[in-house]
Amino acid sequence: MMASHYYPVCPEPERTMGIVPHTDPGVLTILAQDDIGGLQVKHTDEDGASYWVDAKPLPGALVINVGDLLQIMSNDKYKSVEHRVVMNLREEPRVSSAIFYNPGRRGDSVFYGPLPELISSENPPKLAAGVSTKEIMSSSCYSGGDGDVNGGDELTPLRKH
Ligand SMILES: O=C(O)CCC(=O)C(=O)O
Ligand SMILES: [Fe+2]
Repeated sequence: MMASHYYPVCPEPERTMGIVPHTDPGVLTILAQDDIGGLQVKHTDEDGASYWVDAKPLPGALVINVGDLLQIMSNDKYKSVEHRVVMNLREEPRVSSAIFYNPGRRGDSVFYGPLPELISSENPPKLAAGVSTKEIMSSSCYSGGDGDVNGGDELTPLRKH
């Protein structure tokens, strides 16, 4: 699926958000952004303190986001990082385009979990298996779920510990 975002010029950027904090629900997102900026990713220190870091636009560079489903399939190795878009004072609109590698809409008949090849006694499953595509995709803010709007870890219900 492809989506393009248009963020108009905003006279009071501190009073609103381009996109609220969320994680992408699918496998991977490939994002092209123009040179305006505004995308931020949440970084959490080893001591648990977290803060937002600008993903500064680089000419010709694509941003690759790991999604929730890849975090599940990789048994928590690759993290689906929370991100958001803030508005800024530049008097130019911002445009970004994203390609989402999402599972097909096959209802509840396909289930995901950590890949069996990755599981061993040294690497036990950290996330529950048997999650349906519907559950994954409906947790996203794109489908009417709240995404990570409340700042929570989207995968908490799946965690084994
Ligand atoms: O516009 C951006 O830079 C980010 C868009 C985004 O996070 C998304 O489409 O999921
Ligand atoms: Fe996103």
